[in-house]
Amino acid sequence: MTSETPNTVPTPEQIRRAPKALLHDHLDGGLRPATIIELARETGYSGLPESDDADRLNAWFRESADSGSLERYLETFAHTCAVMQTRDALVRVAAECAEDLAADGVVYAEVRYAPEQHLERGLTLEQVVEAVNEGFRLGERRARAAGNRIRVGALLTAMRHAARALEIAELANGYRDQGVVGFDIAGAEAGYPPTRHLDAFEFLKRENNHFTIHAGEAFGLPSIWQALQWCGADRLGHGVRIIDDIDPGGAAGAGAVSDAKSGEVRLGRLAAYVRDKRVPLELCPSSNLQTGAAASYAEHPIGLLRRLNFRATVNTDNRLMSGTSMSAEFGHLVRTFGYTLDDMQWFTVNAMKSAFIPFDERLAMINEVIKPGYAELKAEWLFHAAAPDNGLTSASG
Ligand SMILES: O=c1[nH]cnc2c1ncn2[C@@H]1O[C@H](CO)[C@@H](O)[C@H]1O
Ligand SMILES: [Zn+2]
Repeated sequence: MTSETPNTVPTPEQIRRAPKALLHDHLDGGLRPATIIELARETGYSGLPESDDADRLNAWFRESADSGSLERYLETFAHTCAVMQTRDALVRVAAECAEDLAADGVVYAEVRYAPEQHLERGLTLEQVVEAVNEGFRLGERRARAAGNRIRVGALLTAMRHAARALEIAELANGYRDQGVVGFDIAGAEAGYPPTRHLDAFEFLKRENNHFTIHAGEAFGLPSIWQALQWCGADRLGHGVRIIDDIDPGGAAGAGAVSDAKSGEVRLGRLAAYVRDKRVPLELCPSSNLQTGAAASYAEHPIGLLRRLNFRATVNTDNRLMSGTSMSAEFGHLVRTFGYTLDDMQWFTVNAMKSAFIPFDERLAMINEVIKPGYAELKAEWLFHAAAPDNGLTSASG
């Protein structure tokens, strides 16, 4: 029914106002360029490639991250981490993160960072976590004062090339009722399989705690398979390379599923498992274009994965390096695939279902915030004639 209403392909303004849920966003990948410059001055960091012009610094991050290689992409984080080494800097960056997401219409976000990367100036792991939590609470309050509601949970990341995963998993577990909702591993994927950190994942499973794993981004199916079947990940960070186990020209028979556009599509055992088990995929289209995991938005696997009803979600990964936001990501998808408000709601509900907060809270967020928000947007076309000129906006011209 709704697909026949005239206004279901959202405008940029509707995309921004639509309630959005974000599961994959790096705190150290989302700083405001002006904040980086100010923090570098305040803390005496002299290594910035552009130290007096926020626009040029912004452009530098985007261009440097555009290399087609995950390893080169990750090099840019040296500069953001360098200015996130004091309590005040962490509070500020976390608060601005929550405010920026809220201003973009994000109502729920899980934001990740690696505490071990913020110890250069003497902070302990606990002090890092407490500073970031304080910043998120501050940002939530400021967002509220500005008329936006957001709830932010932290994910603690361990770096996969290092050997601190168990320690970070224990840290995440210790703060699980104080703002930390789960655990993750990140960093270069090739050469650092998830099973290197099996002890951390086994610990979290024994504690009935939650974790996601960056897998299937720069490396393919073996990484996804290990993350799920050896490590027991609740979600896949990216997971986009699951496409390697899907044959779009597959013939009918075992593993065949029908796709409205391609006809019969054949899923391998792993892809079928991911779909059948509703394993959430934290897809990050713009980031994938930069690291070479996808060639263009049109060719991004999200189109097929959505049609096949995988548990796909839309995410930013690194707003600074990709010059993106949740609204920008949805904007690309709306333009590329013609997605409607119903599609946006589908991705958003998928994300909320896959969040690491308790079930009753996820359900309330879906029923009390997300669905009413989309219902309101979907009804806007009914009032189109009355909306733009109601006498309230004309004074500002
Ligand atoms: O897309 C990604 N794949 C793998 N690792 C990443 C990605 N984005 C960021 N990081 C890594 O995660 C650390 C903690 O936030 C960042 O410092 C960066 O090294
Ligand atoms: Zn990531």
